[in-house]
Amino acid sequence: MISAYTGTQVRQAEEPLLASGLGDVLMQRAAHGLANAVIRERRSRGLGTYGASVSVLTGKGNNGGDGLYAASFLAARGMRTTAVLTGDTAHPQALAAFERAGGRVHRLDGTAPAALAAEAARADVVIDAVLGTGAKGGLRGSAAVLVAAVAELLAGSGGQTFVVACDLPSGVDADTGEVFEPVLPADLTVTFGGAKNGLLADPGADYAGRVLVVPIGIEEHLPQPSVSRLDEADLARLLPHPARRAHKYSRGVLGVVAGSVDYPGAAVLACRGALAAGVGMVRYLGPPQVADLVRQACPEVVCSTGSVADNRVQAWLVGSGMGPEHHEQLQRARDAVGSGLPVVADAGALPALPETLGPHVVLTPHTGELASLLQRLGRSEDRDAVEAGTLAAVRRASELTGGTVLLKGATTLVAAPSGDVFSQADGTPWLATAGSGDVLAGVIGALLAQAGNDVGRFSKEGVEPDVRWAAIAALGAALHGKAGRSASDSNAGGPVTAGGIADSLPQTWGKVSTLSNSGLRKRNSHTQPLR
Ligand SMILES: NC(=O)C1=CN([C@@H]2O[C@H](COP(=O)(O)OP(=O)(O)OC[C@H]3O[C@@H](n4cnc5c(N)ncnc54)[C@H](OP(=O)(O)O)[C@@H]3O)[C@@H](O)[C@H]2O)[C@@H](O)CC1
Ligand SMILES: [K+]
Repeated sequence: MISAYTGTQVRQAEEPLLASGLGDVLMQRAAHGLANAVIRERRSRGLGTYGASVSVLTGKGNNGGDGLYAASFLAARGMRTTAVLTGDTAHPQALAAFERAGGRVHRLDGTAPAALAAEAARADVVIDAVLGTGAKGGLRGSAAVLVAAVAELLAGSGGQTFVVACDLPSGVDADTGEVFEPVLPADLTVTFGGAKNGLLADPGADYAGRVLVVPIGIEEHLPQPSVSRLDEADLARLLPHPARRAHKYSRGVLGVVAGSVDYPGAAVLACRGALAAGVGMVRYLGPPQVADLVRQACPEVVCSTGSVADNRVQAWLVGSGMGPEHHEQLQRARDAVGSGLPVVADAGALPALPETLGPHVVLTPHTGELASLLQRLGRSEDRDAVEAGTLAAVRRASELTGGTVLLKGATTLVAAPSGDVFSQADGTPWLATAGSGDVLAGVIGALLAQAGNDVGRFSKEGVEPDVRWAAIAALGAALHGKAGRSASDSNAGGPVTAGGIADSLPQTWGKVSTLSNSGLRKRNSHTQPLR
């Protein structure tokens, strides 16, 4: 699990060590981590350090200090280092170390930013160390002009310069992921002690590149993370596996209320997603014409035109491919939510739900649908506001509805009403294709049916019972994203269709659950001595 924190949480964790006079030690550890990341990156591209150039855009606080120390370490490896000081002062010890190591210093004060930007953009490596967790708002004045100019030059340069953000890209809010332009997009962010929330939420994540967390010794003082990301090891532990004597009912039955005469394909894709995500059985409820299509595409699905109350299931999927005019389907969606069973509610069901929900109801809006949901709840956020602050918006929607809210996007965020958030970025932009969301709803529905009651599986991983619904949704998003990536990989990195995502789910599941499978094999191997 990758854990992320607010800037305040990280600063509080640093306090006991700062009080013991270890501030400089922490900074040197951070700087070592940054310098090593640069060296490793160059090595991985077959490039050395000797004679290569580094330019450090340096702020007046400790973030600038990290950058200057890192550049001193790189100078000791033979790199030609230049610092552009953007403030009237700079961290004194780090600046002294930098100058001792032979670094050249330019001061932005009094020099035309354009000339300094041109020099920085010619460097092999640019380190963005202007603002870190102590930032208030975005870059201002000549620092903003400098960074905008470097960003523009690099955008047109064909990507020869490697940009590393020190702790976080300057101008990205550490707590929320909001972006205050200009921001220099990084290829890599080396972040210290723990990831910052803003690196795992859009739009901040757009600027962070890859994120590397460097431990600096404050970790034991960090609180519970406010944002978490499931990694492959978590997936391996959390994905359910059928018991030896499982039958289709014990493995979980998902009821699907999706599709309409206008959008019948959504029902098919939701069912295909669910079937490919390990559920024991799918029951489909909907108009006869749609049920016929579902039967043809997925003969495994049991179709009926009956009511929610007539169907015994462990979880419901409602809403994909439904609109406000599909009254019978919407009534089924409301009945499903009224049943008290876990529900994934997508698309057309979102406007039809009661205002107050429980965390076992997982809503899956995209940004436009989330803005509409918030507006129905009396908030003023429009789509642009949601996109500018995805973390705050998804948390607010969860808090106001009491449901678990999954916001689909390049970074998918899932908020539990407790405020806990999961952030997954496993996919590829090719996943933005019609029907992809229907497959995702199917996957999440399948996982709710299989694992919704398995409180122990999640509490073993430190997930509170009411937060497990968000963890299940995050698991679904991760699986869906990886399946989409794998489908694209098998098309040599080309496009994928929603059906292609569903087709690649079983193999993706198999691959990511290898760890827990090998655990099972080990347990079964007790039988071997009997042979
Ligand atoms: N604590 C530690 O020992 C460790 C900390 N670490 C590192 O320290 C970083 C946090 O350092 P920090 O707290 O010094 O703040 P930082 O982000 O450098 O910038 C704030 C400075 O800039 C100024 N400023 C603020 N906003 C501004 C703006 N919009 N535009 C322009 N200027 C602005 C503000 O000055 P002010 O305006 O308040 O006078 C202040 O001086 C953290 O991200 C990590 O990299 C690691 O080394 C581990 C050990
Ligand atoms: K920075």
